[in-house]
Amino acid sequence: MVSMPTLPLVGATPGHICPFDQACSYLEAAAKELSLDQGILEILSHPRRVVTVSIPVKLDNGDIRVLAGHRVQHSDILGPYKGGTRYHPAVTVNEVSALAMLMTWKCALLGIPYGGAKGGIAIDPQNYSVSELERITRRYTSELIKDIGPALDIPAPDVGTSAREMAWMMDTYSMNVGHAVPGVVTGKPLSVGGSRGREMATGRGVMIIVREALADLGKSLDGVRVVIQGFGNVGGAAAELLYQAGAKIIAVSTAEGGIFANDGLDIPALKAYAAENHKSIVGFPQSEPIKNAELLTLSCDVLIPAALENQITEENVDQIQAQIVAEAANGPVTLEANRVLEARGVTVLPDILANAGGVVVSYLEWVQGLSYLFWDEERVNREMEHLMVQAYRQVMQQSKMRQVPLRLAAYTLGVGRVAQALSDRGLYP
Ligand SMILES: NC(=O)C1=CN([C@@H]2O[C@H](COP(=O)(O)OP(=O)(O)OC[C@H]3O[C@@H](n4cnc5c(N)ncnc54)[C@H](O)[C@@H]3O)[C@@H](O)[C@H]2O)C=CC1
Ligand SMILES: O=C(O)CCC(=O)C(=O)O
Repeated sequence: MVSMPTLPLVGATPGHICPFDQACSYLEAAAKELSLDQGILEILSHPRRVVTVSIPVKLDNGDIRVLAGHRVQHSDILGPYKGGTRYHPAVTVNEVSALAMLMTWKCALLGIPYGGAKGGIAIDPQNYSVSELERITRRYTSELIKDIGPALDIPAPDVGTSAREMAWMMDTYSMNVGHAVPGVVTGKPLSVGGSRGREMATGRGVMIIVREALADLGKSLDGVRVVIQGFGNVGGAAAELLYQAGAKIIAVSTAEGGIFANDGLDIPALKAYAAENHKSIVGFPQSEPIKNAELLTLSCDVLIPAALENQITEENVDQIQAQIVAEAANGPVTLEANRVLEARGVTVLPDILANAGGVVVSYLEWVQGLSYLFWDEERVNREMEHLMVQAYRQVMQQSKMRQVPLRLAAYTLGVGRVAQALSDRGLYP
């Protein structure tokens, strides 16, 4: 057992599932499997830096509110810190620390030269106007000016943020340093150096990993019954690409509620409906409403949680009927629920593999920006697919070789590579 970090990991409510403890448990399991040196495990269990800043913001009505913004930098052993920026009311330092650690293993697993980080502000963006969100984002970026940069720490979108926020971050950083620095963030609009294919990348990666897993079971995407929780950047793109590949998307949900259609939803029509209705899918014709809790337990081939952490827990795991659970979100299955699913022989495609398409195309965006040479979408998708399929095969091979489930296999690869680099660099005292 390693010592718990002494950094102020506030926000873990007693009795609740603690994201950072869960992340450390997976790390410890990988360390045990790899017979990792205790000192290396100790180092990897602690985020390198935890930054919390105050963000004073003047609201449109003239009131002043002070928000807390975080950026946790877990590791830069393999390269600059990398990870998304989350705007959601449940953001805490604890959650962001867990997500930062996941980024370290994800980048190492995919073989991209980055460390891991994550940032966030505990707000519901829907409660703020666009100009308030712009002021919040710009002040958050200014407060982090010495902590981020194209060779230091490169934010990207996550829950509640998108290309719009990345453009504001890029502009604020550039104004502060006196020249344009597109490489400070990824997931930017194309107009300021974004990459073709980034918007759909995480969902595309999910589709690729599900396709490969089905192929290993002797099946194809054609006609496969899929349930998706979350219809945002990731869930929406995964739904569209799986639909195009012939899958039947029988249910999807947002925080507001879900919809179900036994013969499959018309996803292009649903996307158009959501675009017209402020992202709401409720009331979509030719579908019936379904509660979020019920959606997760529907009979299906593939369940794709693409919203938030801790959705499949000890409480509902026995009712999960899917043969494959593809973790499009980060940490949607709790530690205990994961044990139950694995023991039942359900294929759990772990987050650090299944949702890595986003950070892979972020890396390709950064590479394009640094080389001042931009690729067409076909090339971006091809390069991403190559890295995703390669990582999938390595995980399968590791799983067979070590006789361990896919998550532990993925972790041993990611953690093992970081530990090796740590030891080779001599950072280990
Ligand atoms: N955006 C990206 O490129 C990446 C995102 N991820 C992960 O994917 C997950 C989703 O992220 P995004 O799609 O970017 O966020 P988003 O903000 O675009 O969408 C989130 C979706 O989840 C829904 N949702 C929230 N709570 C829900 C609930 N209780 N039940 C059902 N739906 C609910 C929201 O209504 C929304 O449709 C997060 O775990 C994120 O960390 C992972 C890799 C990359
Ligand atoms: O694109 C990126 O840099 C990070 C995406 C992210 O936050 C994630 O993979 O969880």
